[in-house]
Amino acid sequence: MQNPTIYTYLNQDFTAIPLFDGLSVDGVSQGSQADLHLADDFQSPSEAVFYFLNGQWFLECLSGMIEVDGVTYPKNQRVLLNHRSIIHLCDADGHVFRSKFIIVEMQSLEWKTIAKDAFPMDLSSLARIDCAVLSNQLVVRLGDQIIYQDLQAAAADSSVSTREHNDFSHSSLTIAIQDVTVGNLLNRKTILKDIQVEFKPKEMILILGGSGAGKSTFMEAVTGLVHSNTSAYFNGVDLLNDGKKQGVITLAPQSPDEHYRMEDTVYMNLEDAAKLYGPSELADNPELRKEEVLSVLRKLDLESVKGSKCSSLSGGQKKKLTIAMEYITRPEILFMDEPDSGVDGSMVMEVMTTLREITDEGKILCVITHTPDRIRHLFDKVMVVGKSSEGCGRLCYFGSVDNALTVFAAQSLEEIVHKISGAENAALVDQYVQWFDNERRGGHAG
Ligand SMILES: Nc1ncnc2c1ncn2[C@@H]1O[C@H](COP(=O)(O)OP(=O)(O)OP(=O)(O)O)[C@@H](O)[C@H]1O
Repeated sequence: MQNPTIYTYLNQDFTAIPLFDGLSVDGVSQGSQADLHLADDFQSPSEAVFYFLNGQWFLECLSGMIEVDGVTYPKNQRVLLNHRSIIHLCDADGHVFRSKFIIVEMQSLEWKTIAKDAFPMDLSSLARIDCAVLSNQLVVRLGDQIIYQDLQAAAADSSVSTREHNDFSHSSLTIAIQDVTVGNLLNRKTILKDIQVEFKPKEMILILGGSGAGKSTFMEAVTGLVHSNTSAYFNGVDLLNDGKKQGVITLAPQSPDEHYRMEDTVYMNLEDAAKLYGPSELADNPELRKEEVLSVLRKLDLESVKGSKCSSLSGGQKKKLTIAMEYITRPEILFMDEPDSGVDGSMVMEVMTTLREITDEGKILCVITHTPDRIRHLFDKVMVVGKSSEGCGRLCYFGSVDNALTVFAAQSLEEIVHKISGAENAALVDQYVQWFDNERRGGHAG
């Protein structure tokens, strides 16, 4: 076993420093295995180890407790990691010891040292993330310092780069959520239950529901950001477990701060997104990438601000850039969590119309918005989620927008939300859930 050396990126001296304060990675190499452990002078005895088995990554807790995607695992438990698992090391009582640790697209944990100039981008914007594995680079933030290590790519993994050859034009996205449950063994809470839907290309779908009904959780479950009992298939590809799903589905978060580097220009952010997350032809061909960035800037009407720092953009421009950051990676399915929040009226229409145009190119687009009525003509379908008397989000309706108004006897989509929101309406939600379930079994829904 080799001892990896972690170098600081910012101080230029390449001084070896430990990974996190108090946490180090040990013995990484053969057998694609990495041990995480806490230094002796720390109270918490948590230790965990990564394993790469049968093409999948696991994290096993050797002592103490670990929390992965909101679920706490005690000693000797092995957890299957998905591409964006969030890992916390806990102390022996399950209290979170370290903050975020995100693993993205792990390939192999064989270590090698690379020249600092080879590092592709400024990662200082990875705010609130302590450690990320980006493609084959491990990046760690320690206070203001960014440290990184190149991870040797696994021997040609054909599944990773195949997506640009797929033809998705006739496929649909089938989603089956058995449940999304968070918390530890003693205090578990089911947020969503029994949701089955099918989305087709060129469909723009609205997710409707009261505050806390589970709309964002739905998106996070389908994109693998929360641990759940979910299956999501698109064109025969298992989106939650298959390497081929890379880049097929994306989720744009509500907050732009989580999405791009505010102190860099619009152009730089987009170019990095294309290079790091786009198909290989964009990563490998700077000329093509430049053309693509310019074309996306035109499409989103951001050309005039391409040289501006993102922090100087208006609210609407920031939302457009959020869309552009996803769109440039050429996904087939885009999930957008409130792309219109904090944006004024005419700009909302502009943003949403652009999303409609993107949908018409053959994509599946799924949107959460709290002001759906003025743009309801843009949606093909609506999925209504309500909080049932059990206290978890359930599917009340999935189908056309016009039919939804009839089913809920409502004049507007906002009235539907009003009708199914709040504890006082939980019994009504139960009735809609039952009704929709019967419709589905009878083959009338969807
Ligand atoms: N990790 C978690 N631990 C405990 N509860 C959680 C967790 N994540 C979400 N919840 C709860 O699950 C419920 C659904 O949250 P979610 O954010 O999905 O709702 P939403 O419909 O998107 O709400 P809003 O419209 O207000 O954004 C909320 O009651 C929330 O507090």
